[in-house]
Amino acid sequence: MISQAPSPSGTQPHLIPPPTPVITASTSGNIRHEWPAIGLTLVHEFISPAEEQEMISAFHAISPLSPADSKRRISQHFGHHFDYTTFGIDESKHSPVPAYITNFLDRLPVDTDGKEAGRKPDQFTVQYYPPGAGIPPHVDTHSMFGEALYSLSFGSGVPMIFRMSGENEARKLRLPKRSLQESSDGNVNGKVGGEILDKAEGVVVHPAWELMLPARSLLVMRGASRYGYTHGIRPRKTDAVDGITVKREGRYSITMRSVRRGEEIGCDCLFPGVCDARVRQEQEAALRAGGIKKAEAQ
Ligand SMILES: O=C(O)CCC(=O)C(=O)O
Ligand SMILES: [Fe+2]
Repeated sequence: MISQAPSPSGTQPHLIPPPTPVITASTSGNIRHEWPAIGLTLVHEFISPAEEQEMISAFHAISPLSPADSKRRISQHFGHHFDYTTFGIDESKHSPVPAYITNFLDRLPVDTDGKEAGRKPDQFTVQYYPPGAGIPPHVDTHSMFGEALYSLSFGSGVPMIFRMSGENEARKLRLPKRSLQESSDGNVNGKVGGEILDKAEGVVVHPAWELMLPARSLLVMRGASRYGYTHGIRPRKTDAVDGITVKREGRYSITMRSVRRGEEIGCDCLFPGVCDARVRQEQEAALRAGGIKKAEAQ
């Protein structure tokens, strides 16, 4: 079943609503909202309320909440750990993936064709956001992870802001150290930029908008939404949902990525401005050009 629906709500006055999604209902009853032009999918009720409760209990069995944690985002890492100094997987650092994650892996929508067909995530970051906490706008590293990025929300929902990256993000990525030293959770941090300078040909650009991620929903980012847009969550205590101010509750998410190995590492996306693989090529070319100039001067 395919139909066009009015834009989902949850908008802030300064942001435009998300573009209209294509809505499909799977046989298992999951409603899917899809934005094919930018490679974004939101699957509703991906997990059951019982699974949700199990995940919350399992998270706090490892990280009990203390009053000191009331403002801080807390992260737990499972699966392969990425080593940003060697740009490879540190095989000695692998944390067993809990059953509450492996139980739903077979239900994840994966590519059915192309070079990443059948590819499943093997790196998992479970995070708790206390009310008021957010995550700065960023583009997840391009070259090190497979194209599909997954984010499962539970505990409560939150609006995620998407913004076409521009000159600010491109500049940040080229600052010394930034290009090689991403944050420990695999992200390149960037400030929200206003300009839309990396408009790749043939890509539909929706400058800045936010999408409500309800509890138990699964977000899948591919294509432009993965490579060209920043995503982030505002640090705020309330959100406007359907024009009503709603208090934020604690939210949990599982970010899922697949780690690229050896020859797979790299990226040929349409967004070179915010592509770490392109930045490395630029730096290597600059080093080579510097070496040639030096040799010529001798
Ligand atoms: O909490 C989320 O849904 C997103 C987290 C995220 O963007 C990340 O870990 O890279
Ligand atoms: Fe991210």
